[in-house]
Amino acid sequence: NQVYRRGGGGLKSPIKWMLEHRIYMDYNATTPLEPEVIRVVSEALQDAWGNPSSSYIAGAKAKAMITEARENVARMVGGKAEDIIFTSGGTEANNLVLHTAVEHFWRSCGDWQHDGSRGRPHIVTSNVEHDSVKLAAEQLQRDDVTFVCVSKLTARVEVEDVVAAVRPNTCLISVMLANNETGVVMPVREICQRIGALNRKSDRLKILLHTDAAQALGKIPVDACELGVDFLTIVGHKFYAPRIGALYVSGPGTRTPLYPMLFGGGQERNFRPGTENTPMIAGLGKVRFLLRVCRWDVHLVARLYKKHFTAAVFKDKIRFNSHYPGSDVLPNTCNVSILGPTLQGDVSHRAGGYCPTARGCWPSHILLSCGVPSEVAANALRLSVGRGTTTADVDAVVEDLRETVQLLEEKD
Ligand SMILES: Cc1ncc(COP(=O)(O)O)c(C=O)c1O
Ligand SMILES: O=C(O)CC[SeH]
Repeated sequence: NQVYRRGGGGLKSPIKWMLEHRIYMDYNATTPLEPEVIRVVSEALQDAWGNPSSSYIAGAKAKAMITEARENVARMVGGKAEDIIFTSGGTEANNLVLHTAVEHFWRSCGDWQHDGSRGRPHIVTSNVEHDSVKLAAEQLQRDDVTFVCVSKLTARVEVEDVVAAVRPNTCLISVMLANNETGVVMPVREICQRIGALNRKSDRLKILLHTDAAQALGKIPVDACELGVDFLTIVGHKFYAPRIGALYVSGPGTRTPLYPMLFGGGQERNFRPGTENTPMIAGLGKVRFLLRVCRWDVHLVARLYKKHFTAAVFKDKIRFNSHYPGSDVLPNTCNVSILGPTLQGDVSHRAGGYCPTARGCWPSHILLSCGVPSEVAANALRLSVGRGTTTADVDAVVEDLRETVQLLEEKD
C-alpha cells in the first residue's frame, strides 16, 4: 500500500500499474537506498569480503571500512566512534537497552532490602512507542512498566507526567524522539534535563535514559549529547541506508552500563559479538554525507501537503491527525483522515497508505491514544515523503485521494 497511480487513466492490473506508475509515500516505513550507498555496499561486497578480525588484506580492508563507518555514524548523532555499537537493526538496539537496564538494576541493587515494590526494576516509557520497546518492556517487566499516556491535546508525552511516574526502583526511561505515525516530536531533551537533576541530587540508582531516534534521523537534527541521553537507537533503513542498526551508548561499559544479549567471538568489544556485516555497516556510514540535503527537500514537500489538503480540494472532509498546536511534527509526515459516514475504512483500503485498518485490524492504538476518535482513526492515512518525492508526486496523490473520495460518495 502507500503506492499511487501517477496520472489518470483506466484500470490496470495492480502489478502492471505498480511497475509502470508508482508514487511512494511511505518513507517512514522504509526508504530506498541512495545510489551512493548502493555503490559503497557493492564495493564492500566486492573488495572487503574478508573477516575484519583477520590480518590479511581483505580483512584489513573490511576493518578499515567499519572503522570509517563507525566514525561517520558517531558524527551523525554528535557522539564519538567508541559510543557506536552496530546491531542488526532498531529492534535489536531497543531490546539491548531494555535488557541492559534490567540487568544493571539486578547487578547494582541485588543487596537492597526489598520492600515489595522496591525489589524489582521499574521501566517508564510512553504509550505510543514502537513495539520493539513496548513489547520488550512488557516481556521483561510485565508488572513493573509504566506506560505514560501522551496528552490528547498535544499528542506528546508531557515531562511532568514522566517525572511523576518515577519510583524508587525506576531503572530506565525510554521515550521515542519522534512518533512514526503522527510525526510528533517528543520532549526528550526536557525529560533528560529533569531526570538528570534527579539523578544528581539523590543517592538512588541512576535512572538510565534512552530515546528511539529511528524516525527522527534524516528528518530533524539529532544530537545525543544535546539531548542528554545515555542510549540512542539508530535505524538505517529509515534514512536511505541498508537494513542495519546501531546503538549510541554514552561511554559503553564505563560511563553507561551495557550488557550483551549475545555471547561469541568478541566483536563490538563483546557488547554485540558476531562477525560484522561489513557491507551494511559501510552503507550506514555513507549516509552521513547525504543527511543535510534530505531535511530541506522533505520539509518543502511536506508543507505542500498542508496547502493542498486545506485547499478547496477536500473542503470539510479532512481531519489532520498529526497537527497539534504547540507540538513539533516531523517535516515529512502527514497523517490525515478523510471523513464521511460512508467512507469509514474504505478510503484507506482504496487509496492505500500506511493504515493498520487496511490489514483488517483495529484503528491504530497510537492515534486513539492521541485522542483521534475511533471512526476518524478508521480512515487514517499516514503519508510520509522523502528525498525522492516531488511536488508533482504530491499533486498526483492529492488528486488520487480526491477521486477516491468522489467515487465513494457516488457509491453511496
Ligand atoms: C520508531 C521505530 N523504532 C524501531 C523500529 C524497528 O527497526 P527495525 O525495523 O530496524 O528493527 C521501527 C521500524 O521499523 C520504528 O519505526
Ligand atoms: O511506521 C512504520 O511504518 C514502521 C512500523 Se515497523
